[in-house]
Amino acid sequence: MATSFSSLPVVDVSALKAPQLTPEDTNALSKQLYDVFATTGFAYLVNSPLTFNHDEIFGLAREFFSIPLDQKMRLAKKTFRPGHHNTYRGYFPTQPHLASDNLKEGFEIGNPAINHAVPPKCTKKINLSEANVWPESGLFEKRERLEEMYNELQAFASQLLSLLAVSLRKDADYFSSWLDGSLSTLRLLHYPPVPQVQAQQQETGPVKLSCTPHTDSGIITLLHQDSTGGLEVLNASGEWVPAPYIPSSIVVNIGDLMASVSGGRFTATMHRVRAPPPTCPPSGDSFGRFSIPFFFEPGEACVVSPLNGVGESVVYGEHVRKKMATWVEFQDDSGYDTGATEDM
Ligand SMILES: O=C(O)CCC(=O)C(=O)O
Ligand SMILES: [Fe+2]
Repeated sequence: MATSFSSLPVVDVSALKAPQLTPEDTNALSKQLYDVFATTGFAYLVNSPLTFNHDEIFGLAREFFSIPLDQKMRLAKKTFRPGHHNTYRGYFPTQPHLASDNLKEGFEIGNPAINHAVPPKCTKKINLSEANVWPESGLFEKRERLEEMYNELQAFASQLLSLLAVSLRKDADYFSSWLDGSLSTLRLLHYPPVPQVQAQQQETGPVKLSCTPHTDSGIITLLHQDSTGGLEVLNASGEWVPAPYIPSSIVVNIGDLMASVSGGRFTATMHRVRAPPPTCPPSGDSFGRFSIPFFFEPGEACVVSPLNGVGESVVYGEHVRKKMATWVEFQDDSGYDTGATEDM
């Protein structure tokens, strides 16, 4: 159960840099993770084993979003460019008409090892296992590095998943089979600054948001956020608790799936993002805010069952399609709520 926390805990994961975790470190870290995920559902991780730092990953995001819009739109998902083949991976533009409180553009990649020239037949409107799409050469030089970051985040999240298994009194590899055909997503997000007029309304009117309140769907999310601020997490008293920038940290939170598998011992906590002001402190940057969530997810066909045997098993692909029907990026295109199918 989430508690009435007033700030997010910090967990030092430097032990994960060692080639092999000692039994003492395994016990200490799994206990710490259990405690934070059972109370806040959110924490900052520091001293991670990742080889890249904030400057590198945000520099990469800035480079991507600086590509001219017409070129980014060449990577747009089918929802936004009906002639395109990519339905799940690729670019989505801001949609001010559909969702003024969800103002963000994004670029998403899945497992870089999926590399089929011709996509396998998929009878759903959204093909969760399709290959990534990339900008033309010369526009973005960081493809390889972004793929490496994906692989590192997947490996880091897998280490955390083993610790969660231990914390739930299972073997370290208890959840390993979930990761066959893992659908994890690395998402670059850019929240443009909110125009002056709307920012002024923020002083008096309702809070102006760039990302509406939600929980994440998967196992865990690893989030890199820049120094703009704006992320807020809902505590058990219904208060929005700020999750400000901490240098070199990664925010981690539990997704719906893991909360349900744990039989409610872990909590998938609601969160939202305030719209960035016209000029973002402290750098005075007028580009807005960047954040880079990594959604750590099982394979599409993975059958996930609650550990305590209470509650229903779910096939992950169905779970995620159901959730997708609530996302503004996909509107009714998940092929779930309408039951619609389409050859691709
Ligand atoms: O941008 C952020 O800080 C959070 C983004 C988020 O919660 C999400 O994409 O699920
Ligand atoms: Fe989220």
